[in-house]
Amino acid sequence: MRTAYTADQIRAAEHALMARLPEGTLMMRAAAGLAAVCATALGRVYGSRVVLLVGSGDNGGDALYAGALLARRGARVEAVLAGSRTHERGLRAYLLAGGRVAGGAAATAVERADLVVDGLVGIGATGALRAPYDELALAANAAPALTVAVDVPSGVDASSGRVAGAAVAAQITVTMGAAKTGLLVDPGAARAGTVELVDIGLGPHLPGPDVVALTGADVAELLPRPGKESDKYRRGVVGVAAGSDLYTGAAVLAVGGALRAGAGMVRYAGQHAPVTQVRTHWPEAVVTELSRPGVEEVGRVQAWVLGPGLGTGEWARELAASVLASDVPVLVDADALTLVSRDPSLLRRAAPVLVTPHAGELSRLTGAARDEIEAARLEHARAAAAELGVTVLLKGSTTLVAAAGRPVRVNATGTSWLATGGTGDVLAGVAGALLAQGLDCYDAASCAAHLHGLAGRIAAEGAPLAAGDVAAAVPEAVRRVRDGR
Ligand SMILES: NC(=O)C1=CN([C@@H]2O[C@H](COP(=O)(O)OP(=O)(O)OC[C@H]3O[C@@H](n4cnc5c(N)ncnc54)[C@H](OP(=O)(O)O)[C@@H]3O)[C@@H](O)[C@H]2O)[C@@H](O)CC1
Ligand SMILES: [K+]
Repeated sequence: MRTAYTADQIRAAEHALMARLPEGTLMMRAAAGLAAVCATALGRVYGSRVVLLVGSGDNGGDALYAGALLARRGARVEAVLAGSRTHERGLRAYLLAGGRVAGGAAATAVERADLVVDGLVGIGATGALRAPYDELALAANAAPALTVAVDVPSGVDASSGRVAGAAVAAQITVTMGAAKTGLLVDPGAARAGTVELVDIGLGPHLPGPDVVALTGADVAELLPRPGKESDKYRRGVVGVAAGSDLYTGAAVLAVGGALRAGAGMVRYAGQHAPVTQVRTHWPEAVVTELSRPGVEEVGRVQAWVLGPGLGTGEWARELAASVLASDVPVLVDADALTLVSRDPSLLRRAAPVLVTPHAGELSRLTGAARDEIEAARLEHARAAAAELGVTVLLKGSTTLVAAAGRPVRVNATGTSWLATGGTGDVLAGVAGALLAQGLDCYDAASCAAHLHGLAGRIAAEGAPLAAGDVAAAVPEAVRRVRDGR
């Protein structure tokens, strides 16, 4: 499991560790790790052109000490001193090692560099980058050089991933002691590039993580495995209440996702047109054509998937109320999210609820503006889980899973090819099947996001995909996770 922490958590751990060590030890460790990553990225250090963007704090100090190490190995290092002051000892060490301070236009130095080290600000930053840091960040982004960010890309809030103005877009981020939350959560994660962790001995002093990202091995551990005694009922029956005479495809895709994700059986319940479609596509599903909007006669299930393509009229509302009146976990997606945002009392039930909104749907649920949610995804996912008393899977380039009292789980297996119609319906089916197999909402949501993202990559292989391809690739995603590929 990858773990990440807020700036406050890191600072507290650093204080505890620093109290036991001679002054400057941590920065030396940090700088040595940073210089090693830079050297590897450069390939040949001798004669290479390195530009350090140096802010006024210890983040700049890290950059200067690393610059000194690179200068000693023959790199031509220039430092742009951007702050009102500069880390004194770091600067002294840097100058002694033969590093130079850039004179004239900083942008020119940056343009000619092979490698830019962003040491403007780290976990001590507050708010949007001020001048001249913002212009330097933009200059680094425009330059052809490789950019290595120190601790976090400057302009990315370390504790949330928020980007309030200009921000460095790094190819590599060398993070000290432990990853910061903002490196895993978008929009920050998209600026971090590859994250390299430098161990400075912080481990024993760290509290429980703020956010975590499951690896394939974690998912393999969590996924249910059919035992010898399993029959289709014991493996879990998932009910799908999705699709309508107007939108039939959503029903087909949600059932497809559920069938591929290991449920013992899938029961589909809906109107005439989607029933016909589901029967045609999935002879494996047990199908009930509803004569009225209620699922009481459908037969026992262990979890429901509710909402994709359901519509938002009276028929859909009554069907949603009937599903939510059941005593099993319910995944609420798409149109059902609109229905419950109109009538939040529908979410008051004893059995668990997993909601799977994108930012727009979450905005309808909570009343927060969509842009605000996009900018601060972590805060909004967390707040919605606490306020609504449900598990929230917030879709996006990094999908978040939030549940009260648990660290937020981040999923980064996805690909931008997944941003196409119907993939959400497949995800709902996959997560519903995992719920029916006994995973709780938090685990079902995070495993489903992982598998769905991986299935998207398998299906896409660098080319456009259709949602049905993603459902078809889910078994291969499970196989890869189980085989440790
Ligand atoms: N502690 C440790 O043991 C270790 C720490 N380590 C390293 O130290 C880093 C933290 O260092 P830090 O605390 O000095 O803060 P840091 O991020 O360099 O910047 C603070 C200064 O920036 C400024 N500033 C703030 N906001 C701004 C803005 N929006 N726009 C522009 N300027 C802004 C403001 O300065 P001012 O403007 O007031 O002059 C403020 O004082 C950490 O990320 C890691 O790299 C490692 O070596 C491992 C050991
Ligand atoms: K930085």
